[in-house]
Amino acid sequence: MTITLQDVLPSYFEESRRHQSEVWGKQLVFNKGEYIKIVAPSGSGKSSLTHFLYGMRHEYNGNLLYDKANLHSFTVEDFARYRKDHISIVFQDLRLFPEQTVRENLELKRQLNPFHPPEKITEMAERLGIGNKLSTKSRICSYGEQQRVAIIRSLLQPFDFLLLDEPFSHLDDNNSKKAMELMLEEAKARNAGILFADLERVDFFPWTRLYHL
Ligand SMILES: Nc1ncnc2c1ncn2[C@@H]1O[C@H](COP(=O)(O)OP(=O)(O)OP(=O)(O)O)[C@@H](O)[C@H]1O
Repeated sequence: MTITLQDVLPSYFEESRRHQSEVWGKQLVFNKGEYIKIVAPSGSGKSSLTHFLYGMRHEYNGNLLYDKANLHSFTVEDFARYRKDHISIVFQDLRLFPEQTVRENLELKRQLNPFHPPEKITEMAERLGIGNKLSTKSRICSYGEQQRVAIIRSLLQPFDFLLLDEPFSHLDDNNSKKAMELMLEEAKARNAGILFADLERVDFFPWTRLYHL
């Protein structure tokens, strides 16, 4: 799979933003297997870009393509198909079900399109230090714990691209590194690409391409 950006610019941005960015208003093709780091200071449009790439919002000029297909002409079913098999995401605002336990949140996702057996949930949760939270409602978990749940959830499905919007904002370095290692392993297992948007450079992400938004 490829993701192509052709002259993409949020419709609420001034035209001049094209000239200040290595992404907005540019022609870019991201390939499966690449690790793309987007350095995006607050307000530069990190969440806008991630939402456009996932097809959740469409207020932009220019075109975004999955393979050769233009997202402007996608139906709800087209997006559902890509999100099921090809694109996974960790939202900045996580979007867990607050009244469901951690395990329920993860198992619900796993069952939609199983890539891993149920035991993998326990294994991943233990690896990221939230094994003792599996029976806790997600709203009771700290934000850093919820962030790890959202990371694990993103890894329970097949994908060609993993989109990350500031996934470590509430994690210390040690926990961030553990989560990164797990994501890299899972990406490798699928020969998938990662698009990682964050406020600054993160040393432990082995990017192959780096862009300033
Ligand atoms: N639908 C919209 N209409 C108008 N302006 C918007 C819209 N969505 C976002 N913006 C503005 O665009 C800018 C970028 O927003 P966005 O949330 O994409 O930034 P961000 O880089 O993710 O910021 P942060 O790191 O602070 O979360 C902000 O100034 C925001 O107010």
